[in-house]
Amino acid sequence: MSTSRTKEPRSRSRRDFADSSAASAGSKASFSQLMPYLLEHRRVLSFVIVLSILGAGASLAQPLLVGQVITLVGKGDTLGFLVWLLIGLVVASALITGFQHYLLQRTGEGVVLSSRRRLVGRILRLPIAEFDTRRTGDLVSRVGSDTTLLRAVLTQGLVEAIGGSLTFVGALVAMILIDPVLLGLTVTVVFVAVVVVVLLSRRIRVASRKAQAKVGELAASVERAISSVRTVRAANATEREIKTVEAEAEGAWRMGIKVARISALVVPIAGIAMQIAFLTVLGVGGFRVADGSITVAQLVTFILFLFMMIMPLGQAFGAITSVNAALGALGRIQEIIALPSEGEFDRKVAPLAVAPGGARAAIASSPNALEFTDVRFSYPLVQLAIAEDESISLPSRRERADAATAVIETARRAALDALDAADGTPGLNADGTPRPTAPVILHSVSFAVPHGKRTALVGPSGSGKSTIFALIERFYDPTSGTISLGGIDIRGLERTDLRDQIGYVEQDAPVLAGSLRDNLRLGSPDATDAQCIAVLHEVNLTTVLERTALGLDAPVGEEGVMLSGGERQRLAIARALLAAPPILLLDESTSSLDGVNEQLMREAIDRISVDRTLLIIAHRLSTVVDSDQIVVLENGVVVGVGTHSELVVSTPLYRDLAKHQLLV
Ligand SMILES: Nc1ncnc2c1ncn2[C@@H]1O[C@H](COP(=O)(O)OP(=O)(O)OP(=O)(O)O)[C@@H](O)[C@H]1O
Repeated sequence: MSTSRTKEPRSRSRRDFADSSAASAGSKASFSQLMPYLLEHRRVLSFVIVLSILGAGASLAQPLLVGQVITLVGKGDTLGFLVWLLIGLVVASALITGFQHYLLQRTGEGVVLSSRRRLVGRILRLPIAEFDTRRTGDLVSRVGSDTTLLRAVLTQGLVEAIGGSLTFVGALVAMILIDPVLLGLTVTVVFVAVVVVVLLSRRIRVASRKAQAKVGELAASVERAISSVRTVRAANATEREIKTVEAEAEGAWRMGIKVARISALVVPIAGIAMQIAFLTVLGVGGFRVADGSITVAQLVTFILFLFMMIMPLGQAFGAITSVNAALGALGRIQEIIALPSEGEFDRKVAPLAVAPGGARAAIASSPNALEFTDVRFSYPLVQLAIAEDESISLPSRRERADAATAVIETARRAALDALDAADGTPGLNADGTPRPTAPVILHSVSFAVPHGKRTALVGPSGSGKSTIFALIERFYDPTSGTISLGGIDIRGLERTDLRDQIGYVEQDAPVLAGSLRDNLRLGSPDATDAQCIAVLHEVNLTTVLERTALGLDAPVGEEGVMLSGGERQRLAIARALLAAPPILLLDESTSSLDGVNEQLMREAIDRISVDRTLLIIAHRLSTVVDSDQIVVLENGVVVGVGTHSELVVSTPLYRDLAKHQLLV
């Protein structure tokens, strides 16, 4: 599928996206977007709030009791009961705090779990076009690291703030009753500090979001370097890759330092405010005791309440940092969750009536398993449209989903314009400027794949063969024209129903990390060991099975590195066969196979094409010379359809390919 020509637009689009992802670091999340996560735990959270109220009550009673103790000591009365009550209150508030802390941590973990579930559920259902433009590492980092930050909202944020504000208000009321003058002075100092911290908090939120975006970019670089480690090593590019990753790590470090710098201001501001307030109370309070306005016991009680008022304030200042970081991370999570899934996309953009009876019935009753009619296609310019469309950062979930759908539709229209442009009528915006255009990959492609026969697709690299498979699988929809399965437009079939009828063996690395059994059962989780072994035999893989004592449990390595190219391809075919699909799409590996492997592969293909519709992309004509039908593609145009002997006569391109491969 990939060639030097094919790779260029892909890598360019990835870079474009990296830029646009940095821009998307500016998207905001608000508390209202956090609510669904919190509401899931409303019962525990309500209980924690009750505990906070009890804790606040226990704390507030303590200074009052201390005041009483001082007064009684002054009078020379006995203290027994009061002291025990005081000790009881101290112990009770410690226990309440501990229990509350545990519950909050637990709930925090619950929030992380549900955000991960939502995010993974959404990522794996996104239209394939999204994966063309997003970086894997960045998505992984959203699932792994951004979600973790949400925990802080609960553990250091909201609920403590509720308990804290109760203590704050309680202390404030008690202080008004003791001495309003002293309180006035104290509140003025504290108010100035609060204003400064609130102003700083906005900057913390923006910086945190950017820091998380940098972590995402770093993860993407690491993922790139690790997933292509062999290529990198072979190209002697290890040191350069390390430097690239280090540069990304430094970027993340720099943003982290920026967050640290801003949040570092918060702590001393809170500390200074507390000290000034304390000194003011001591100084002015001393005078007020001297002139008889208040007693010593009242001054001590007032000072204790002052601590009680300032402590939650200090906590709140600290919480601002973590809550803002969490809201920054939530922005990145919501950005993905707001994207339409394949299903939502179908309902909005391609709402064809679902065919009754489903796909299997249709194939069985039709002479043609698949049919392309005047199919034109350009890859969607999603990344371009996203980068240009500012509405993508709209706040509410629904608006964002609509915006994302609109973006995809815009991209589709741009692709149509591109096709028009290819036909000589360029698409223009309302103001007369040309719309962005996408390269045209398929031009009016029409051909039929007869039921139960073997059809081959051949053509030079980049002519659009793999794209045809991607359209059959509905990874993308045609820009215009129709693809029908058993006579039904495939957009009228549920995607899962459509894909159940089709086995798809991709060109490269179609093996997943895990065991032979894991790989075989991917599409047929209920297959028995006997069925797995039978299908391995069918594709000439019995030797791999017998190589170790582990049998089906034998590991295949990351992306199947423990297998040869030919073995990987045959294992992928075995996996597809196990699901017994009526149609099999096989994108033959471009890697050259040795004589033995090629023979094994040819035998496997012969065996699996019995009683099945097989559409095969062939890079080696020797694989397909005996096909029932061969479709020849050149630059996205069908230039010939027929058997090998017909095409050698009728189609110059095919004749050249055949000559080149010494077949004529
Ligand atoms: N996801 C994508 N986004 C944008 N362009 C793409 C994408 N995939 C493929 N292309 C482009 O579509 C064209 C056709 O690619 P395709 O992979 O279908 O060719 P192919 O005939 O299968 O090539 P090969 O024989 O090398 O596998 C190429 O020019 C390629 O650059």
